[in-house]
Parts: sequence; C-alpha cells; structure tokens
Amino acid sequence: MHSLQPLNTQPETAPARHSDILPLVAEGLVFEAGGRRLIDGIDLELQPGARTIVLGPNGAGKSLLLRLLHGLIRPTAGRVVWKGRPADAAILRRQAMVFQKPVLLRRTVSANIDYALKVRGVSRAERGPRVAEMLAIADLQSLADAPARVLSGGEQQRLALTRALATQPEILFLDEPTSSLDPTSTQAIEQLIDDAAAAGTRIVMVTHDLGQARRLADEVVFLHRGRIAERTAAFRFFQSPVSAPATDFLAGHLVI
Ligand SMILES: Nc1ncnc2c1ncn2[C@@H]1O[C@H](COP(=O)(O)OP(=O)(O)OP(=O)(O)O)[C@@H](O)[C@H]1O
Repeated sequence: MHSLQPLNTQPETAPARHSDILPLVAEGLVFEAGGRRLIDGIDLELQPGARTIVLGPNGAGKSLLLRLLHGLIRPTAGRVVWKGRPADAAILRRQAMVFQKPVLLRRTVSANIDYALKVRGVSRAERGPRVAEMLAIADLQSLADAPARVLSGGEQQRLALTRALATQPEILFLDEPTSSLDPTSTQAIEQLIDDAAAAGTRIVMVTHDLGQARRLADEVVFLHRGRIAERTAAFRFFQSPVSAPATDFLAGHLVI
C-alpha cells in the first residue's frame, strides 16, 4: 500500500467567490426519529470558499446532518436557508451529493453523466462536449460506453463524483465517498475533490479517514451526539482540538 501525499495543508486556500445560493445557514436544526433526538439543535453557517470536513464517532449524526442540509430529509424543527431563502427547485439544481455507495443509473457511463445534465436543462448541443470533457477529467474515456454496473467500485465512485461535478454544483456534499476504496482510487477521488474546490465548489464532506481529513480540510466540524462539539481550522484541530470529545477521538479513545 503506498501512502497518499498531502494535497494541500494550508488552511483557507480555496478562493472565496460570489455564490447565488451561499451562505447556507442551518438554524436550530433538530431531527427526531424513533423517539430519539438524533440532531440536537445545530446552528451552522457555510460561506463560499473553504472545505469543511465533518468528523465524529459512529452514530454522531454526520450523515443525517448532510442529508438535512442537502434537503433529502426534513428537520423536525429548525430550518435550512440558502442565501436567505428556503430551498426551491432552482437551489436544489445548484447543489449535489455523493454517497458512500454510488447510486448509478442502469445505463452507460456516458449516459449517466448526460442524464444528470439533461434533467438540469442543459441542451443536447452543450451536453456532448461537456460529457466528453468530464470523462477526460475523470480518466473514464475508455469506459464511456460500458454499462455503469460493470465498473469496479472505485470506477463507479469516480463516475458518481464526475456526474455530480458535471452539473457544476456550487456546493457538493460527500458522505464517506472513499470508505470502501483502495489507496489509488481514493487518491483519484481526492484529486477530483481538490480540483473542484480550487475551481470554487464548496466542499462539505464526512469521512472516517483522518489522513484524508488532514489532506482535504480547511476546517473541521466535529459532531458528537447530534451536536457540534467544535468547529476549528483544520491545522489547529489536528494539533490541539478544543472539545473533550474531539480530544478523545483523536487520541483513539472510544467516544460514545
Ligand atoms: N431514519 C432514522 N430513523 C431512526 N434512527 C435513525 C434514522 N437515521 C439515522 N438514525 C440513527 O441516528 C444516529 C445517527 O445516524 P448517522 O447515520 O447520521 O450517524 P453517523 O455519524 O453518520 O454515523 P457513522 O459514522 O456510523 O456513519 C444513528 O444512531 C442512527 O442509527
């Protein structure tokens, strides 16, 4: 197994830029299910620019938080506001999410990308060149006409990410996108994320891989029991986290 090189260790390197939908603000977010309060009053503001990595122990509510922000599930209380307004169809088209297990259409690699563009209203004339460009960026040209289902796990995730990036989202949510991938596939995915961030896409990513968090994060949001225990610039977080749960977590102690 070869080690992964740090892509960028400096904080706040992504260029801040104008956004039509950011800041994304969560106000008093609560999510309850099965008689449990799983997200317990989260306030969070995400401005354009930085790359946010969400860390925390199993069951802390990381995936739920991403799903609430993305609009896949509705909060029990509180709200998610995009540049001052609730999510609507136009806002939903400007954001994307990539899951741990790629969700792909039973079509070819090209058709998966083409379809994502089509549903966002991109004309046929524009789609062809955009699909070709994205296939090249993701090094998937040789698989363009292959059914997506025959791809390896790493290739499928590269396709899922490429499809998301083809829609030029202003913000991209990633929920453990490399958790079942080998180091080479992980590196390819990280490079695509890094490039997207450099081009201005706001990155919000959950990972259990602390090395990956160090490589990609500008800042860390640490969740514990459905609450934000701390939000700290990445270089500081890994040197000296502020909260007790994060300190224990980084020390490898069991955090529940
Ligand atoms: N729809 C639901 N109904 C009931 N409980 C749920 C639901 N969704 C999630 N949970 C529970 O909420 C808690 C937080 O889940 P979540 O998937 O957000 O955790 P996580 O921090 O992403 O954990 P992991 O690191 O293990 O993926 C867990 O205890 C989970 O079982």
